[in-house]
Amino acid sequence: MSYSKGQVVLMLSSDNRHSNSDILSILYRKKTKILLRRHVVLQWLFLRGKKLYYSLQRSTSDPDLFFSSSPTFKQVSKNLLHLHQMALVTTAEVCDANPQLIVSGELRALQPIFKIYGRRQVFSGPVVTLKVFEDNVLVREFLEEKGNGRVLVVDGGGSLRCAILGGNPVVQAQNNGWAGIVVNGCVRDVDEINGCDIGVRALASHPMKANKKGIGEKHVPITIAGTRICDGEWLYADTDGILISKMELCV
Ligand SMILES: O=C([O-])CC(=O)C(=O)O
Ligand SMILES: [Mg+2]
Repeated sequence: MSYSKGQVVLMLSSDNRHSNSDILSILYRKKTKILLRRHVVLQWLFLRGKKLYYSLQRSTSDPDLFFSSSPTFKQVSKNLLHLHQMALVTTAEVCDANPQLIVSGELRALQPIFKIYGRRQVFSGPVVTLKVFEDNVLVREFLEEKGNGRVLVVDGGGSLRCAILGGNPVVQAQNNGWAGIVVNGCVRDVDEINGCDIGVRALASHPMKANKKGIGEKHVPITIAGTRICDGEWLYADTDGILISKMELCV
């Protein structure tokens, strides 16, 4: 079998909404047999017949090093292939395909009050909830943990008086494998956040920092943007908006 670089480029560029890292995060979230560490990047991803193959490589800024080592190709399991296809469904398509879940309240859309930050415009994952007010100690604490593809949803009480999320914890979240962070409050260090391979939504940016008292509640039900959200529910975000689902969606 011969593989050319063009095949990969073709496949990835056929869907502009999804970067390598989006797909990586799906693989990452379902981790299992694929061990992804920091500095490991998805080098190849391509379909051959109905089978999806991938290879990983250590990231390096040295192009000679990057191309010199020969990659090992592995087949993505059927399970992951299914997930990969699922990730290509938009939030609008999810809504159209699930009217019964909308009626029952199992599928809810957040009111469109968030601005988009971070390099990943499309992200999803199981939700971790946090309630704080103008204090960011617990936000940082969460993002120091391994993310495993989760999404941190912070109810910051809608405060527009300081930033409860800054660049440092976002870099850490990216490196720890969080899929995204949604903040009912403000962020700062916007340029730094926009350079990070992670999805971030927030009401606005604010130059002032938050308190450091460590006050807040983890894993409690929160209500933001007119939507009640419980720990362990699923969040799906893209450029159309943000959905919360009681269960992981299978469209
Ligand atoms: O220091 C803070 O409170 C927020 C911040 O800018 C950062 O974490 O980068
Ligand atoms: Mg900062």
